[in-house]
Amino acid sequence: MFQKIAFIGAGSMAEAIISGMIQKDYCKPEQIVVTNKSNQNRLKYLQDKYKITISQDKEQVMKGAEIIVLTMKPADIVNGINDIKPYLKEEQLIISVLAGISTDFIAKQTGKDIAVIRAMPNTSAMIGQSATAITPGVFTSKEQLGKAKSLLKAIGMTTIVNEDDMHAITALAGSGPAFYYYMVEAMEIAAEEAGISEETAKALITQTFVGVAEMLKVTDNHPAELRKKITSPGGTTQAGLEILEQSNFQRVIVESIKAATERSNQLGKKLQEK
Ligand SMILES: NC(=O)C1=CN([C@@H]2O[C@H](COP(=O)(O)OP(=O)(O)OC[C@H]3O[C@@H](n4cnc5c(N)ncnc54)[C@H](OP(=O)(O)O)[C@@H]3O)[C@@H](O)[C@H]2O)C=CC1
Ligand SMILES: O=C(O)[C@@H]1CCC=N1
Repeated sequence: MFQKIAFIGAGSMAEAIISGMIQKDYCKPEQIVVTNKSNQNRLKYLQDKYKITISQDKEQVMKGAEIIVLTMKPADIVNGINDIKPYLKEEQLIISVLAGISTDFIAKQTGKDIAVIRAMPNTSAMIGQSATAITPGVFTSKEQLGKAKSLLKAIGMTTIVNEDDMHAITALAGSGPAFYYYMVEAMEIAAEEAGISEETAKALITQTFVGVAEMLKVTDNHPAELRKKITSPGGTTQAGLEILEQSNFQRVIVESIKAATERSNQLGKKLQEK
């Protein structure tokens, strides 16, 4: 465990992780300190909602924190690290959730032989349901990796991966929820066009989604098998699937994952070229 954890960045991802940690009782709110660039109202909101400590004084934020979680946008990483660099100590552990940014790049920016762990959670961390991939940097010990893993377990399932796979994983699991939400939005539009009340549609669409997720989790069947069990010849499902096939739905999804993977790649490269 740790006495103090510091979040550098106070946006959606920081809140999702903090909310998950507090809900799971992983640590006490007073062990968490959050800072950001300038948005005081946002810090105040987090303090009121989660009873955590907030501060714009980077020295205070960093002092005594065993774990530093980087939760700013990739484009803000250089400034973000420069701001905390004077107070950073080699025994501190950095966990970065930044898309596209390598553990090497972060360690170099700090100018220290410091342990960096790259993690890719998603916003379902908010309710303890993240799917988080983790990869250790060169200066990371097994013990530090274990520490990060147990922390990130408080916000959902974790898996350790090779850093080379992180771009594709960022697309699948980091951005992934947005792609599923987009599908749900389409279902809601269809329900509205069919004249179904919003309340009824939400209840049915959500439970259908939860049921699908649970089936995928508990059965060994391939999704194609599960799909075939629903598709009666000449039935309703077949009629719907034909439209999806005609519009090359699966290929569109594959291409969107590839585009997100490529963007993750570019985010890292852009900074390295500077
Ligand atoms: N959102 C998501 O679903 C996921 C996001 N990520 C990654 O998480 C990171 C954060 O994303 P998200 O939470 O959506 O972003 P937000 O824009 O919501 O939050 C970014 C935060 O960073 C702060 N910040 C900017 N510059 C600095 C600085 N120099 N020092 C300290 N704080 C700074 C901002 O402060 P201020 O408001 O004051 O400018 C803001 O609080 C990204 O790198 C993203 O790749 C990873 C997985 C999923
Ligand atoms: O869109 C983004 O860049 C971030 C990274 C993964 C999810 N959201």
